[in-house]
Amino acid sequence: MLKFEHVTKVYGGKKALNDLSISFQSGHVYALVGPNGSGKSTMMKAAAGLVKVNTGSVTYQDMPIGVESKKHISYMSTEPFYYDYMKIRDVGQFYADFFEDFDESRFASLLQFMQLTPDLKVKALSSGMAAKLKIAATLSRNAEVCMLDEPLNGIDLIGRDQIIQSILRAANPNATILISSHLFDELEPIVDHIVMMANGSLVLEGELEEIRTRYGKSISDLYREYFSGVSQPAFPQNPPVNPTV
Ligand SMILES: Nc1ncnc2c1ncn2[C@@H]1O[C@H](COP(=O)(O)OP(=O)(O)OP(=O)(O)O)[C@@H](O)[C@H]1O
Repeated sequence: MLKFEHVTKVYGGKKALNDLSISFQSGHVYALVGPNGSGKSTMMKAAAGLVKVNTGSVTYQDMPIGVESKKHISYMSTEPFYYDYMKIRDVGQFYADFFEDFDESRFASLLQFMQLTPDLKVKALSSGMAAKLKIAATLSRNAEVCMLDEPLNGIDLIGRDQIIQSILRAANPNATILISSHLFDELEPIVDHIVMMANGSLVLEGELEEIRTRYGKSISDLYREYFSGVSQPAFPQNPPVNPTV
């Protein structure tokens, strides 16, 4: 279980995470949604050990995030992180050298599925192709927790379908998968839990079907109502936040 307990992260006086408590269980796919700057990336970076929190704790299987947890947690950031001189096959080798759980045959098959050839140079890739490469590499780790930050960003419609299919193909049924996205409708077929954030805190989280039934609305409608400020959604009066999903 990946667990955040009363986690606060402050950047220059601004709270990116504000007393955040939540647990992520294995075998579930979580959609992280919320407006720009609501703390989704900071939460994932804290779990990946890339951001040190100010107060509270982040643990994986009761271990603090550190060298051991990094063996089990894969994270794809929004930033590009390959060297221009590399070819796609070098990216696979780079991952294989770094991560014991990297599955080279899965990488080859995801590349083929995404129509990326191993001898293409990273610097020659379009931004959408580079994004697919990042996703293929991240999904090729047999990690227990897989976190994808904005995997659908900047990808054309067919590419987004390929990515959704790749997540379905590659995902270990016992893994914990966290996916942040502003394109919730496209993620909806593969996620079973929703985590909605604002200002570094949870505003709504739980099982997708249960939330839809509870409010009688789609997640997109709840999101619009909450963040547009036009109408008052039901959930602020009836806070559903439950620290153990
Ligand atoms: N390295 C940093 N230095 C200073 N402030 C930061 C840094 N990283 C994030 N922040 C701030 O922390 C807050 C949360 O940012 P974060 O990137 O976690 O949000 P997000 O929900 O992922 O946003 P988006 O949907 O735009 O990706 C924002 O106010 C952001 O400006």
